[in-house]
Amino acid sequence: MERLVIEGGRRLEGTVQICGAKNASLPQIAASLISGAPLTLTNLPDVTDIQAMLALMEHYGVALGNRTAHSVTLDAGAARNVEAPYDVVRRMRATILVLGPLLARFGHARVSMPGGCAIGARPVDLHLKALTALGATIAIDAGFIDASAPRGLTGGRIVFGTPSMGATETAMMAAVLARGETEIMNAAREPEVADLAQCLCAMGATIEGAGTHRILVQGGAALGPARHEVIPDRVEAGTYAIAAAITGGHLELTGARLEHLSAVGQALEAAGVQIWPTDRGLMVSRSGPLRGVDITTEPYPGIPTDLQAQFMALMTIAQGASMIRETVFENRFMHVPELSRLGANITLQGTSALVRGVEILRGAQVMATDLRASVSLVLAALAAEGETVVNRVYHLDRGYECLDRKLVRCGAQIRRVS
Ligand SMILES: CC(=O)N[C@H]1[C@@H](OP(=O)(O)OP(=O)(O)OC[C@H]2O[C@@H](n3ccc(=O)[nH]c3=O)[C@H](O)[C@@H]2O)O[C@H](CO)[C@@H](O)[C@@H]1O
Ligand SMILES: C=C(OP(=O)(O)O)C(=O)O
Repeated sequence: MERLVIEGGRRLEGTVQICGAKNASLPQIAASLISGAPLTLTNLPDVTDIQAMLALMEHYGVALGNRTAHSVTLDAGAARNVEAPYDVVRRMRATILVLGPLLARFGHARVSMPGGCAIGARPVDLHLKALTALGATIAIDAGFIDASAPRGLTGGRIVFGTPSMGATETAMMAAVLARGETEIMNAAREPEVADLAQCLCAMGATIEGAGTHRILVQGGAALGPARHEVIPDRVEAGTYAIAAAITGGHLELTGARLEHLSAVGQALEAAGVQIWPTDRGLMVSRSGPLRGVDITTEPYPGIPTDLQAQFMALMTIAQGASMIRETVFENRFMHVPELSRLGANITLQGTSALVRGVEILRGAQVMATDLRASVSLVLAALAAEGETVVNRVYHLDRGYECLDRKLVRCGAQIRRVS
């Protein structure tokens, strides 16, 4: 198993190219299943989650053409409606996103129920509720979701109790092939949802309001060949912004969009970090002291849960204290004991973590259980005195393209060893 050996204490300076968003790419790859015409996606990140999703598409008989590290043409003209097995779904929860497209296209779908994961139980009831509102019959049988609509889906009104990115994406993709209009209320407003809508519109769909609480989909449009460029990854950009901040460095993040990171930008500024847009993306710099800032994770446009662990790493060396509240997932503090191994002073109180800043972190062996927890350990290691070994690098490779190489180019000292 590979691990990263990080010698901390180096200030980062330079330029980091931000990749396409993993969490925008995954639903768009799944969306290829709703159409018999080819869909070309560009600006995909070269990360293992995308490779796994593309392998799943091949399992469904989707032909992958013109493949490069960052683009592919998905042709689902000869797609087969087979089962999504537990072994695949359990490893990557985003595979649940094939349920809506398969059901809408074939009138039936059988997908293994995803299990819980390191960050929480992550139920799929809202995905099922959305499909039921469009006329599907759903049964849970031997760990599988069996969804059927033999006469096709019909447009309807879907009202979500909680905004869910995944369930909003399921609803939009299914509604594109349903008869008539679908209204999605309390929809998730994340940029990845709006980007999926743009991709679906490029395919021929008619969708209004994506990126707001109310989305309208006119179903039944004829779909054709399409090409779409995936938006830049705001979580990757936020992670490198924190890398600059935690090392007292200066990084330009090319391709990053500050408008997708407003709440994070405000929290960073309150902590003493400068962040401003440039012609190529955004610049992040810190020269003065870091101050403790309280944050609460929220659905977009609030501070994303996917940056909570990284922000906590930053707060471990800030002056004063910081209260970090996690409101999206019930168990997303797996990084706390590992940050403590580096010398952080963190007290967990239910869904909040009180971080009292320390003068210095010291390198140690650490291990993480999920993608963002792992990267928070890398960030802390960059600021720590001495050597840190981050185990289970495969978590990082799920969502960060060349993380170690990008950091090394900006002055970090990191070795990948197996
Ligand atoms: C591939 C992808 O895009 N993953 C992102 C997506 O995950 P994902 O789409 O799974 O997350 P959701 O937005 O659906 O989850 C938001 C909240 O809704 C709850 N919920 C969700 C679905 C459901 O059927 N029932 C239910 O109760 C979840 O447990 C959670 O508390 O959004 C999360 C929240 O921004 C991010 O952390 C993930 O990185
Ligand atoms: C939690 C994440 O991804 P997923 O929803 O695929 O588990 C993430 O990207 O931080």
